[in-house]
Amino acid sequence: MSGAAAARVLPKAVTFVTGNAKKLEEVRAILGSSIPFQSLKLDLPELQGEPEDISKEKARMAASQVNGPVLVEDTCLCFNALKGLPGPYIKWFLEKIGHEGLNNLLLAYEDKSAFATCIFSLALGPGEEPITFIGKTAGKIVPARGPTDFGWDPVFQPDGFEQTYAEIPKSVKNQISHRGKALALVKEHFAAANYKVQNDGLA
Ligand SMILES: O=c1nc[nH]c2c1ncn2[C@H]1C[C@H](O)[C@@H](COP(=O)(O)OP(=O)(O)OP(=O)(O)O)O1
Ligand SMILES: [Mg+2]
Repeated sequence: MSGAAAARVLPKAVTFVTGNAKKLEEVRAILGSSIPFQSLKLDLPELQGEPEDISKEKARMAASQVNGPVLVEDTCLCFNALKGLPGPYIKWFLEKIGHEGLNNLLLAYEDKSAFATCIFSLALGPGEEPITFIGKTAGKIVPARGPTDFGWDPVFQPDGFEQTYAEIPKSVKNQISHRGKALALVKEHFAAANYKVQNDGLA
């Protein structure tokens, strides 16, 4: 044997599993054709725990359902004044109390700073230990401004911007966002790992 390790052969292209169409839209825009992937709309359980563990467990469940390589992500919105809450529970907070409620949570505090994290997990197959990729963007919570078609975008204003995520052009959000940063690491990993897909992924 000599030279670089042989590329790992995957039985099919990686499946990005999410129940969220807006996430998928961003992932498509950011990855372009850099990584061959397909997508599957599945509502995976909303787990509890530490964000990285949640993402990894999501990948394990997705890999066993898909029976192949999967990519999933879990997104958190963390308020510094609340020691990182709502964090992974932002989905329920948003659903129950909305943009105004999220602002009201911080009324008692001067510190409106927050950060968004996106933790991607790649599981190459069922029973395989997932690899994680974390992207983080700091900002602050503000009264809602801009289009309301994606989650908490209208109330998150990233540092260095006068606009909320919702007001910033998509292409710019994708360059500076929690998701964009995490996917840059995913891309690096794929470039280095040089996975090969059996039968061009048509299996
Ligand atoms: O860039 C974003 N800008 C604004 N809102 C966002 C963003 N990214 C996720 N979100 C929302 C969706 C959900 O309310 C919560 C994360 O929960 P999370 O479990 O990761 O997402 P989900 O359940 O909608 O989709 P999935 O099937 O991939 O789990 O934050
Ligand atoms: Mg979810």
